[in-house]
Amino acid sequence: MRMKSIIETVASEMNTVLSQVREEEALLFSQKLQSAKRIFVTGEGRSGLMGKAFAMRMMHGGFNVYVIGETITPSIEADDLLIAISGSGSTGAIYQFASKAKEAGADVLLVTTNKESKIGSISDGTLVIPAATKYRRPEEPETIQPLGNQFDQAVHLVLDAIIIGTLESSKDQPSFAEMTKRHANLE
Ligand SMILES: O=C([C@H](O)CO)[C@H](O)[C@H](O)COP(=O)(O)O
Repeated sequence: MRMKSIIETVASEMNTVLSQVREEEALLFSQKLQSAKRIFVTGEGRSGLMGKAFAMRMMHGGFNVYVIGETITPSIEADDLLIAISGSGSTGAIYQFASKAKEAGADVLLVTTNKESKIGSISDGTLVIPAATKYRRPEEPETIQPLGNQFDQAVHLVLDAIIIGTLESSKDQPSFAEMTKRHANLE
């Protein structure tokens, strides 16, 4: 089995995708995180899993953050921020959530490969991850990986990097010990 070469190709694909993420979009994303009253995160399937990982680390960082679909998630309001993660930018449920969030007066930021997508067209900003999705549009990069792996992996790494940058620039930057203390102790 050629496992080593697969691992190296996945790492190389990530390097290519990550190097094309625009710094100004990442900075805007970070500013929006800092100015939002509360942060809500949504995404279907693996995009949603990346969203949950992001929300957890934001909670450790001291942010007021919720995941859409959880029973304790409250209603969204003006001054709140919805982070929608959708590789295609066209998933129906995420479009509905983004529309309703806009109606409630919240800001919507889309993490996607496609700025011109349906969800992109109603969002207040986009963070473009120029990766392959399950739709294999002609403009998407080559990949050896199935469906939207390349997008999901890149989202995870880019959002983790944005959290680090956001916490570093915060005047109340939490220590490693403070972040660890917030981690669930019933596990
Ligand atoms: O779970 C997914 C699929 O496995 C592709 O990797 C997607 O994240 C899910 O289908 C949602 O699609 P997008 O909204 O286009 O991210």
